[in-house]
Amino acid sequence: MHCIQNISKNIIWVGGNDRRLERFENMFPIPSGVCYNSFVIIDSETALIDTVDQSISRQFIENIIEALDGRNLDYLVLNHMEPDHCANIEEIVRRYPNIKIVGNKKTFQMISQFYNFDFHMNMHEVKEGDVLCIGEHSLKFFFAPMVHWPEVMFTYEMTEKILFSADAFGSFGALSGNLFSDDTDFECTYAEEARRYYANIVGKYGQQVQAVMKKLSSCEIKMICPLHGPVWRNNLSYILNKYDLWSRYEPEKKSVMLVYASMYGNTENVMNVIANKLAVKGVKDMHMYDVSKTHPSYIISDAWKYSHIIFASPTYNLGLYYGMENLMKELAALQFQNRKVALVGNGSWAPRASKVMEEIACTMKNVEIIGNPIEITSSMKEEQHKAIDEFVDKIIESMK
Ligand SMILES: Cc1cc2nc3c(=O)[nH]c(=O)nc-3n(C[C@H](O)[C@H](O)[C@H](O)COP(=O)(O)O)c2cc1C
Repeated sequence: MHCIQNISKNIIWVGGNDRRLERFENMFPIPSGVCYNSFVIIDSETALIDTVDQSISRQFIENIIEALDGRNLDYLVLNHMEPDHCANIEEIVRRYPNIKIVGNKKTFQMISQFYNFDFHMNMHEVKEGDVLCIGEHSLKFFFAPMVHWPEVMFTYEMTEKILFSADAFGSFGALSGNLFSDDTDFECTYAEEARRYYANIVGKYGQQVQAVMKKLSSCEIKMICPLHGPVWRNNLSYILNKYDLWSRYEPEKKSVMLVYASMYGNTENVMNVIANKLAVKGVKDMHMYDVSKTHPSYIISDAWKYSHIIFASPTYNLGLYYGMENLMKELAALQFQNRKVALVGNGSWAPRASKVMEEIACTMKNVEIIGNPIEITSSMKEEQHKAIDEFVDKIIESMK
């Protein structure tokens, strides 16, 4: 049975939700599910903006049929060729054989890479800034390479001033009927998941996000329709400002995130001592994570949030405990930058942890290491309180 909703008089949401999928991209846990947004525009001609994941194909096709109300489908605009948004291209072409697929050169290259059907008669290639008029609505195309794949483009509907923004401005989390962010308790329901989505999926491409935001700055935007998560029609500056901050790798919160690995609890114990001392000296709203307990995507999300991070790890086979190595290398791969970090290493016979953590941190741009690492030999000793007090003072000093 169809399940659609108008976002304006002639633009209809035809997307859907998946609450069964365990991991997005088979990597990121999504306890609140995910939604796939797609829209039909009804005008002299009709257009479908993006498709959805194969998991909800049946619902999607029923939605399109209902939204078209007997009309033919003239255009399929593909803003992003990732399979969770393109799984239905072939089915759409089979049902509407004269449809024009609107994409750029790279879009069509990706279609031929992913799929095995002949679409050449259906191609409608656009270039940066091209406008496609379908009646009262006109679609203008802005290329947004590497936000977050090379073929990505944004489609701007010029009459209603709606931006279809591909993966940008999106969030994990299924929709519970309320399509618009202002009809949800966004801060409570989606804000953390929007940052986790950004940091892990788009975070590497801050420069490219800045470039496309600059490109769009001359457009008046009344609504933003991302491919995942709620649609923005009110308080657009909230999400635009977040994207500006995140893509400049600026922290949201002046406080400390503490991240540790620990097999027998000794490194964990030192982190509790450090957090305790920081709290007594007035640092508020800290967050501590065990890398073995929490999926790295959550820690990476909070790394984007916090100004200061303390990493602590035991030595493992002359290297780092691999949960910590994985996390730090992933942060470096995501171009994580502009933070202050402090290190705690542990080892029982040939300590290497702090050295390896320092090497990885040094590959990150504009990441300052505060003071010298705290070195623990198996377990913290009473006489180390003084060194830890000094370590904590240096962190507090760096927060001023
Ligand atoms: C498999 C394994 C490999 C280890 N490799 C090293 C090592 O190469 N060098 C070292 O100094 N300690 C090594 N250790 C010891 C731990 O780093 C050390 O006991 C540490 O103090 C444990 O901290 P924790 O209590 O927080 O788990 C190893 C321990 C294990 C279990």
